[in-house]
Amino acid sequence: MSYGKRRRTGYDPASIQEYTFPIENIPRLSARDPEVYRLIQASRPVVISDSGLINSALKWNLGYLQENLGDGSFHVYGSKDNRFKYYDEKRAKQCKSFPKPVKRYEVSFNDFLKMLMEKKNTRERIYLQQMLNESVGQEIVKDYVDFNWDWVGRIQNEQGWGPLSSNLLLIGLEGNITPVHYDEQENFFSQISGYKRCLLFSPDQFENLYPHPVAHPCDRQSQVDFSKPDFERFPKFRNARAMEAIVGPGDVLYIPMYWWHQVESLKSLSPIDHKLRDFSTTTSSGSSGDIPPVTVSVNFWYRAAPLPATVKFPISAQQRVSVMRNIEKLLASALGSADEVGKLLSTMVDGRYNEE
Ligand SMILES: O=C(O)CCC(=O)C(=O)O
Ligand SMILES: [Fe+2]
Repeated sequence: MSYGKRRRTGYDPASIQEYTFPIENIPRLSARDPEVYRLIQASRPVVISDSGLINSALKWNLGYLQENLGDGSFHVYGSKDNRFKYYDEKRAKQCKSFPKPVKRYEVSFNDFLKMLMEKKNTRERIYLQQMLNESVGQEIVKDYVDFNWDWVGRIQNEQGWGPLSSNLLLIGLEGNITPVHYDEQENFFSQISGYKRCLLFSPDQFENLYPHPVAHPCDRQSQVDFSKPDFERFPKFRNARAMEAIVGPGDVLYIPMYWWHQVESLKSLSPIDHKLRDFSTTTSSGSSGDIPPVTVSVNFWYRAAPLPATVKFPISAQQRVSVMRNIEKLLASALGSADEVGKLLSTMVDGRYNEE
């Protein structure tokens, strides 16, 4: 393991959990280094330290966001432990026996701040995850326009990616964990304040990470819990090997499409002052001193490049994941039920394709 080589210093190393798998560092490079563009081209993760992509957002502390985020509503998730496992609401409704891993709230930003203060002394942790939309105030619009669109747009063009689909704003308590999953989009994950540990696994580790079936509410999420891995159910998890980046304010991590990632909010050594507007008129208790330390990030999700006119064989690990997803979807639809997919696949393979 390479714990000695971490370069960031603003986080508490004691907030780094030990896991069972080996870890190597993701390269950390300047936007001026041509290697950045070679790595992106090769669908390899890289931290870009000085792209300036979200410099205009580095002032987004909770006080500034309270003033300027507008009066829209925000998705806030609640978890009984520190894990925030994503699930699909529609599929969860169809699947009655599914125990929801997190609670969902839809609240104003001020209510989110109140929740942060109130939950400080209770067991539930919270995590705001909201796409930026037209309800944000003028100052945020200005900051958004001032993002380094030249830089990110040039990469988008060079790579032939589709349009920007969304920017997710994430505000979470230190210690919150987004468990390991993959997304079907390219991601420039940008850190605004606080530190996050990002553990990435390449798409060729599909069998090591045991994702839920595609029709499951937790599609794209691994079934393995890193802090207590069940090696009996998931024996190939022993073969997993991670790449790691610790990102801090101003850093941008490129998370290639279909790359697995787990994101952990670390403890800051010097948490920032959020300069909250006086809260006494809106809550019975509270000032910014009662706000626990949080991390703030915003991502840039880009739609994939269209398939090339001629496919090169053997296909890439990403394309294999896409093929597997399509087969699972096709079978569910052909059989009229997602419950039949596993049985049919076993019938096709057992004693046939798994010969030595
Ligand atoms: O920051 C996090 O907690 C999760 C971010 C993530 O999974 C993403 O941007 O795709
Ligand atoms: Fe993600």
